Amino acid sequence: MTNPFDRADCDYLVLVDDRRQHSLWPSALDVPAGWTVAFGPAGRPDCLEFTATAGPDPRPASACPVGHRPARPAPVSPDASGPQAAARHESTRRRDSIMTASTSTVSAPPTMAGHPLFGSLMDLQRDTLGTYLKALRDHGDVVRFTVGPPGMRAEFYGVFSADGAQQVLASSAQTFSKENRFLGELRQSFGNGLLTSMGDEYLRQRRMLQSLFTPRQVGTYGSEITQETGSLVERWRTAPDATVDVAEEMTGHTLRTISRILFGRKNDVDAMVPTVQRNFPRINAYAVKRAFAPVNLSRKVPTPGNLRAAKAHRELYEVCDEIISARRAEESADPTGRNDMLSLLARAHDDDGRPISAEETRNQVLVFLVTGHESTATTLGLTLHLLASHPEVQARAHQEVDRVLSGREPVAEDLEKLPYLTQVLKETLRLYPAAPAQGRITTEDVRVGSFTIPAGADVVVSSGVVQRRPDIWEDPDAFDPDRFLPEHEAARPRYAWFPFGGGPRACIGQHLAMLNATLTLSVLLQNYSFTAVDTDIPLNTGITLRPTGQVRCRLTPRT
Ligand code: HEM
Repeated sequence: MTNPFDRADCDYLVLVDDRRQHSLWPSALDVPAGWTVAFGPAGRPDCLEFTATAGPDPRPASACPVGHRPARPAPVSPDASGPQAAARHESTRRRDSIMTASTSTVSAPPTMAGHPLFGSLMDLQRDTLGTYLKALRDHGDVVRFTVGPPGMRAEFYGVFSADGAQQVLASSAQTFSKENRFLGELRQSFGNGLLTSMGDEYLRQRRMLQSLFTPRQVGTYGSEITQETGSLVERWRTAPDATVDVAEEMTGHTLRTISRILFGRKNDVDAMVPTVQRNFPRINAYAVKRAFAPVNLSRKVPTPGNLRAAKAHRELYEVCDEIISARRAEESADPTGRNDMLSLLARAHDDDGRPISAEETRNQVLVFLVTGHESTATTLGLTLHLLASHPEVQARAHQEVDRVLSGREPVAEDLEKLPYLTQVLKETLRLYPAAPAQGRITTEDVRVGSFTIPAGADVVVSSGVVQRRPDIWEDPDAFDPDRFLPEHEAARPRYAWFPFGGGPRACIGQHLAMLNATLTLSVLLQNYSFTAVDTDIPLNTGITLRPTGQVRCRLTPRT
């Protein structure tokens, strides 16, 4: 059996001790006394990058738990010799090669040619990802964009190489802050939860919440997912013309699934789902509009738009707060031992032993609803569409599901026995990453490749672009799950594929997303074959990537 300290395929934590030293620890093992979690769970490379970039734990020594030396084997220091050290040195070497690239040729990045008055505004509004891909083709890895008319013109920089993405998200994460205008708007709408918090407050939250998202914890939600999918299968038996819009169906399905995982109780799920369906699209559209408007009035000014948005926020908060206060009262009177995330949050404490306040619980619940449902829905809907359009891939997926499961219900432990389904999902996430671009702001002048980006500049890194680079991906627009055979994956740069982001702010929900997607897909494939009805699927690729029209498939029940 492989030593858990050496496995590359499992998740790790970065632990910090009372001397503020960082160390790697497999997330499957209990955290030893005297150590607390500073980062993770995340892949080994991300943890190594975190240790390389975060420096010593930022908390004052007095705030660090003082304990005995670990009773278990001491966590593996990233400074130790051996594979950890080799990987870290590789990460540092790559960063150095980027940061010190050819001093003599450092220059300002080329500017994307756009409309003489409006720059790239209209192109980006029409097709964001297409405009980035054109910029890569015409100008290369780092490109300056101008947006808007003179006098109100804004600019930002696109970073489109795998090494550049690694630098922005991971190895130089401290130089690329997440604190941009869009984040500020999201914070005003959904509170200061894990998605939007910064600095020490962010680390406190991530440490407190990470245990909710370990593969082991997430695995306990398998039956919630398969039960919801079972209900969907039954409902589809009476679909008119045996045809369903898989994009719409998956949005409803993932919202119900994530709500069940969050709230546990049917009554609460039934109250929350329609409230979210009614109000989230309004709140999202409002936040996006404000984030990209040249100027904004305060949210408090009673304009019709502000009043409509305030009503949507109020409705959402009220239902959420009612559920949370009932659950907190119940858990404090007599802890139930229930496993849904809300009950776990009601019993959770931070490093200093403080319970989570009702307001913070609401913030986290809203963050998980915002981030958790639409992204997984887009991935599942487009996977079904791709399978429906590629019968030979669908046949292989059917064969795997039939062979591994022999008709029984899938469970979390089956994931590693379904490698072809994982390859199919990874290939969908390559072609259609649900969060195709991440925004950051430079905190100082910074060199990326042979270009300098000035301090205070908006920077966008895009998995949607890197994942279609022809120099990394042969025939990049073709759907081919075999690209993710292990030998092919190993030959590519680390940030050739990063649909879940990377570095210290990588997606905390990636195991949950993959579990939800794999189990849902398995049950659907056990029951149906899919044929594409709509072949041309228009996409919005602005902030999130999602279909803008119907994605219909015809269902053929499998006997
Ligand atoms: C296919 C599905 C998903 C995709 C493609 C996705 C993608 C991403 C990406 C790219 C980021 C990084 C954003 C950045 O660096 O600015 C992120 C962050 C995040 N995701 Fe996901 N996500 C998915 C599912 C989920 C789920 C199911 C949850 C939880 C229920 C979740 C919760 C979060 C949270 C809380 C963050 C912020 C993490 C932090 O800043 O520490 N995501 N996600």
